[in-house]
Amino acid sequence: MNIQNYINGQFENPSSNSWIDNYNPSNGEVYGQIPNSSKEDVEQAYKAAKSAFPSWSQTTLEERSRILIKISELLEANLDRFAEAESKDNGKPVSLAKMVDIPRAASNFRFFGNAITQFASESHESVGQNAVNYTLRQPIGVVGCISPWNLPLYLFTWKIAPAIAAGNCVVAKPSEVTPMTAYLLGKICNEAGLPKGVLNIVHGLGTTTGQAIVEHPNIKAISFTGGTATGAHIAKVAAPMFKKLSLELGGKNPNIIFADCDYDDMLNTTVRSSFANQGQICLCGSRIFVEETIYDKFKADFVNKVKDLKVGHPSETDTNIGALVSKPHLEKVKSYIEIAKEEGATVLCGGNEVSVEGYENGYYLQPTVIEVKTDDCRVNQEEIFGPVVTIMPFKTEDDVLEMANKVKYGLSATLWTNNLKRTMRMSNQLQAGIVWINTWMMRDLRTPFGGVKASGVGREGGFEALRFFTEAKNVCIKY
Ligand SMILES: NC(=O)c1ccc[n+]([C@@H]2O[C@H](COP(=O)([O-])OP(=O)(O)OC[C@H]3O[C@@H](n4cnc5c(N)ncnc54)[C@H](O)[C@@H]3O)[C@@H](O)[C@H]2O)c1
Ligand SMILES: O=C/C=C/C=C(\O)C(=O)O
Repeated sequence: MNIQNYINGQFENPSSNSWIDNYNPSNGEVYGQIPNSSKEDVEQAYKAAKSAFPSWSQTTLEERSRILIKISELLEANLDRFAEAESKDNGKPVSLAKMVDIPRAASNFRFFGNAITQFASESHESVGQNAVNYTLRQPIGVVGCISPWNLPLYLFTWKIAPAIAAGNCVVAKPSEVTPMTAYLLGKICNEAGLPKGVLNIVHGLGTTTGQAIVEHPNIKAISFTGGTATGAHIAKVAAPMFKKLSLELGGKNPNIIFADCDYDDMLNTTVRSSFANQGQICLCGSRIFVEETIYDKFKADFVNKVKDLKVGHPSETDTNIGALVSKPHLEKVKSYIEIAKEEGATVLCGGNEVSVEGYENGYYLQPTVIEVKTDDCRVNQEEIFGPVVTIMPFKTEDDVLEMANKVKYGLSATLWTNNLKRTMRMSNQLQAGIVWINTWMMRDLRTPFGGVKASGVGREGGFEALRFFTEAKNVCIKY
């Protein structure tokens, strides 16, 4: 199935008529083509967005809210179709797409449809000077949204929904590896009555299409989620043009387990935080540190549970682990398992590709647990972004805190303990934008979301996102 760009409410072929193959990770076959869009296509999208802006930015908040909520309802009404498309494009179990990806994409629109009606700005009375200041929060104009392949529609809409809720018009690019649900979203936007040009979706490679969005002199803000190296490149291009930037980048998150935790809850959640979505979530706890008194027990129990996970075709209902997203990504993840062995670590389970009957060319890998001797090794320092976790014991709170913080990343951290004082001490000191205590990936869309250090700058979520997608203008009136 071929997909097209969505520009000015219309579906269009790329102007150069150049196309890219779209792969189905579950069987390794090409199942469609996507536009290999050029600078000209981005310019078309920009022009459509620019013409839509005067009217959209003046559309009442109630009307914007109504349209966003309508999009949300249409996504829910098409849940199965979207979940199947997401699973086919990405390799994730269809059950996961039905439970997480598509419902969350719908929630993103509903949440920001509601949030914009509650968004308010400040006023400051300059006491004794006969003056009052009020702050406007005006939409920026045309903004760019660029998203990755791991949670395709979920992360795409996490940017688009606040951008349009705040009155901007958007030029957006989903990952070229997983473009399908973004394409389907265009149809839903038309059905929901989103005015043409408010959202424009241009498909293509990062280095050409994505680059053209970032370089565009009149696209004034870029919201990007993806790899740290790409984020650094985007910052370099965008900074001299003084664009607003929100960068959600990689992670190498610690999962810290103390002996006093609720063991069964911790064990079940740790299996999820390690391998959900084939471990391809930036929030996955890929470095597991276990207090030494329960290390041997944990190691045995965890490995047993991981061995029970079923690697299989994404459409099978009993599949726990689907296919990795692409052949190059599979090769990258496998290369880290080799690196671990070279570094003297022990593969406790997994480590090999899986041949799924009938789908022998799919990109399947066993969930892999590696026991490392030290936190200084490459597998503990570099982002793998696949179904691979490491485990190692620790002695004291100070030791584990030091190791947890000794990576270049700082996205999230998970802590398992029932000790209140330790919880408070450690959550204050962990270098991360998000800390979960006795849970993982529990999301409240009002909370700030993002990382520190090489995990990015800026925060998404709630009013933080609406502030990002608006410019503050202070008006001072003397009376
Ligand atoms: N912090 C978060 O919230 C978060 C969430 C999901 C994924 N990630 C990170 O994303 C990475 C995996 O995703 P990926 O491989 O798709 O990342 P990526 O950086 O390769 O690509 C992300 C997006 O950027 C585009 N892109 C690439 N080069 C570009 C350029 N020069 N200019 C503009 N756009 C460009 C791509 O086409 C894609 O749409 C991992 O590192 C993961 O940690 C972070
Ligand atoms: O892979 C990264 C996951 C990002 C998740 C979110 O942005 C979110 O839950 O809002």
